[in-house]
Amino acid sequence: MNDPKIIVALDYPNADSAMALVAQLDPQLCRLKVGKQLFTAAGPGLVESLANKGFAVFLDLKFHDIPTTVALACKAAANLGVWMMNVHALGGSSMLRAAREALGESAQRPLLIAVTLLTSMSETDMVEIGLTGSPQDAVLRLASLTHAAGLDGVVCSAQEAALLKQTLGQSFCLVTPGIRPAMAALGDQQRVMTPVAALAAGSDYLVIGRPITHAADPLKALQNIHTEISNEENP
Ligand SMILES: O=c1ccn([C@@H]2O[C@H](COP(=O)(O)O)[C@@H](O)[C@H]2O)c(=O)[nH]1
Repeated sequence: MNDPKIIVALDYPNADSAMALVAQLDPQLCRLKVGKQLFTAAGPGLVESLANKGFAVFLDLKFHDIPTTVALACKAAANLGVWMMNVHALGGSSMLRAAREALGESAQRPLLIAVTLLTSMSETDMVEIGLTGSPQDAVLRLASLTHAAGLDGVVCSAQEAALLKQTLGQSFCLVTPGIRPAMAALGDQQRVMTPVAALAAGSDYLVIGRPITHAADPLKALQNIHTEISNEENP
């Protein structure tokens, strides 16, 4: 498997528990995501060591600050050897452009994507923070801003994937959390899809955390999702 589509969210409280899972994984099988919990607990050294083991690492810190601060944070993240990193599209065009410019034009630069509307949010949550319209409207608006600023793609729900591919083109990368195999607990996710449906809708990469990391046998859970996807691709 040369281009693994599954990004396992390493949402663990410390390096030891994350590494216990990583020891069972192979860079050909999945990519890895390091988010706020693990990064805050274990630091940049862990990110570098995952990259040194050959894993494509998505550093999910969702930078959202003034343009200068975000640009400098992106440069620091790029120095860790990550494959992908993100900012929050709600930071606006100036911040998005500053982040993109900070990474330069080298072919080795990390991919830079922007979070649109968190997959844990529904239309009711949007009203609370003064966002009008449907989740699809908000995601399309923020993804269009991100596209115009020259970033590589967005984090969105798979429920918006078809619309975004149709509007912004096939090469605009869609990374979708809120992935739930049939019968899996939703937890705090609201805009969800199964792995097979998400790929069919146009997701490029599936971010999957608890359905794998909270499973009794995480490796088996990951393999089962792979099997489900392969059966769909090669019936
Ligand atoms: O809109 C977003 C942006 C990021 N996430 C992150 O993805 C994983 C999902 O984990 P699950 O356990 O599969 O729900 C998690 O690390 C989030 O921080 C997201 O869910 N939605």
